[in-house]
Amino acid sequence: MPMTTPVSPASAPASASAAPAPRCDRVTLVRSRDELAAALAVDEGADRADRADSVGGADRVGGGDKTDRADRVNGGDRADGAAKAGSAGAARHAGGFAGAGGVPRAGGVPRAVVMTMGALHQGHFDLVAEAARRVGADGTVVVTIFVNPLQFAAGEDLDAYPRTLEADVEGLTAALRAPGEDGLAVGRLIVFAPAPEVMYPNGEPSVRLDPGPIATVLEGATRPTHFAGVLQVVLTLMHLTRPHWALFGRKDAQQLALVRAMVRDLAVPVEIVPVDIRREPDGLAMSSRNAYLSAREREQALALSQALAAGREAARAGADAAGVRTAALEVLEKAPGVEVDYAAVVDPDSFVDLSGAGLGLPGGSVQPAGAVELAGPSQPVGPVLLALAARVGTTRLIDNALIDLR
Ligand SMILES: Nc1ncnc2c1ncn2[C@@H]1O[C@H](COP(=O)(O)OP(=O)(O)OP(=O)(O)O)[C@@H](O)[C@H]1O
Ligand SMILES: CC(C)(CO)[C@@H](O)C(=O)[O-]
Ligand code: BAL
Repeated sequence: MPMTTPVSPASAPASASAAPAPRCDRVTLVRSRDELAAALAVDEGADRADRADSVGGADRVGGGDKTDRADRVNGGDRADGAAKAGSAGAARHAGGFAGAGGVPRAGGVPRAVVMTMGALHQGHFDLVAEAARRVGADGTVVVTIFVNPLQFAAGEDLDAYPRTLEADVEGLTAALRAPGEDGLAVGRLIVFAPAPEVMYPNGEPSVRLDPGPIATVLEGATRPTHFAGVLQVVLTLMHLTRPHWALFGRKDAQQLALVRAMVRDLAVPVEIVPVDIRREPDGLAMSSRNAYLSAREREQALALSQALAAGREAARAGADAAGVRTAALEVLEKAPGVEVDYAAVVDPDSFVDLSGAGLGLPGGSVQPAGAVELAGPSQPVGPVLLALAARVGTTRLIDNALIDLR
């Protein structure tokens, strides 16, 4: 079984470690856990102040004014900004809850988290916009940017993965400041961009999550250690950011199903909000990895969305799950420059195979050790998930669509 990439400072390229302070007092860039705790403590301060106000107009204890609060966390200098927001120790005691590493809180300033690996595109901004809608004009959105070594196997693209922190912060700042209806109507935006040694201060975490059977099929068959690494960082980031909502894109449908299962099975007090796939005008699902494609590969990559369209069309014409899969697979197999990894029709929550095709692994591929064969119902009801993965050149792309069978 492939090992995951070791956690070390070496997995944080120098380019990711420097970024200027954001040019907007409602945007805060934090790199350490203490800075994050201090920035979040501002919300707790506001919450305490609101409560104080509501019981008789007592003096504000935490700075209820948004501009004032933002000034205190931003300053010109990040470390200084964190200090101005109060010490991490104060953060840990503010608002009556345990701080960094503590449990999610109830009440307080509404907060949502959008977890990303950076190199932000419009798909990510859709998640941020939905997060902003959820938290409202006085709420806080936390965007995390972290290329998580634990979810990359040795030989995958950890080192090559695009790291564009400065542009990402500028893009988020511009989205916040955009005039009129386009601007994000949100109180504060915190960008948490930790280095690996900040996320994993003790090196390789000794306690690990077992993502269970869903993680053994499709993406998990090709990337057997991937979802354990994803859930490890997602749960840790949930504890560090303590959101009411966490937003995930439907583009990573198996990740979404696993995060939902984790939240359900481990009783994590957060609401998971799925966001639809954002596509380029010609149909290609937006992905940070699209940047790897040459112009020719970019054309060839359209086979994925065309295969989804063929599957949808087959369903409209009355095809069952197996027929939908066959229609999609035919398009992929005919496409020049495209090497199919899988085409599968599965239940969107349990990922049981609905097409009888052995989870869509082409050519009867051998399941990895520990893989669990999940038998699905013969007559699926409700929307089914048509999920695809293919290599275009050296770039591995995924895409999917929810399809109603008649
Ligand atoms: N096109 C998209 N539409 C909707 N959500 C998306 C899209 N692309 C990414 N997301 C979501 O954004 C979050 C962060 O994803 P990530 O940073 O890995 O971006 P990505 O473009 O999927 O990168 P990758 O190339 O690694 O797949 C995830 O919840 C992911 O599902
Ligand atoms: C959820 C996530 C940020 C965890 O590293 C990543 O898997 C992603 O970007 O989809
Ligand atoms: N959005 C998927 C993250 C990964 O491929 O590692």
